[in-house]
Amino acid sequence: MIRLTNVSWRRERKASTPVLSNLSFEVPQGGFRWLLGPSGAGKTSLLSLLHVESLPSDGTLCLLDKDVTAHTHRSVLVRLRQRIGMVHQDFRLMPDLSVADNVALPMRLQHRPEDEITDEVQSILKWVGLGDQLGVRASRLSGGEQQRTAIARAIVHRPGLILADEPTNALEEPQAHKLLDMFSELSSMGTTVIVATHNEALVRRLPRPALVLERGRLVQDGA
Ligand SMILES: Nc1ncnc2c1ncn2[C@@H]1O[C@H](COP(=O)(O)OP(=O)(O)OP(=O)(O)O)[C@@H](O)[C@H]1O
Repeated sequence: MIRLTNVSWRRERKASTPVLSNLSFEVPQGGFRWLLGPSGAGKTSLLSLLHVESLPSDGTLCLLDKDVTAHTHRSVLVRLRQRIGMVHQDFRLMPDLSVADNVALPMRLQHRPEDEITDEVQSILKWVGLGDQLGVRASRLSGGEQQRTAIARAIVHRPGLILADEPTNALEEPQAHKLLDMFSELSSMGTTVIVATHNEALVRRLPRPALVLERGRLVQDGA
């Protein structure tokens, strides 16, 4: 589950205006939330906080039953981040690694056995339609293929929380719909899923509660 209580976040400690102001909301384990709001509202910043890439400047954040504060030990944050799958807007693949090695990374970080990694990576890449591109270097992929690789990497290790920033903007419509079906299925199996998007057609297709941000403030809390 996710619980934020009066969380604010400043890009720099001395910055006068916070990027995120006084956010309070809760998402139960297995909940699905859209994250909506105009460009610049703070969606990516909120996802970075939930991915513990940055820490709250004020307030309390609880993720997957762990409290995260400015004093939380780095090793705890690293382990927590390993339990979260993130699809970044810019994919963030390792360009010199193959598709399969990119997708294997989260499982390798968890020291899972190599035969299990091979099986899972093959099956997830087949699922996203990249089963015949396992050995291709990520730098040679199209935008849509990079996005599908990033999605496979975010879910291969069955994380408790999946965060996705505009995960369908490089996908064809049938693939976008397939991804939505999968996110919906993962949430019904107990994974918490948060998806930031501007794509209204997508939101209409999967009506779920929305967290709506405007200028760093929550104007709808998804309850
Ligand atoms: N690297 C940066 N340095 C300084 N300010 C930034 C930086 N990145 C974003 N911002 C500012 O932080 C605020 C929140 O940006 P954020 O990217 O979180 O919004 P967003 O809702 O995800 O926008 P979009 O929908 O366009 O991706 C905006 O005012 C933005 O201009």
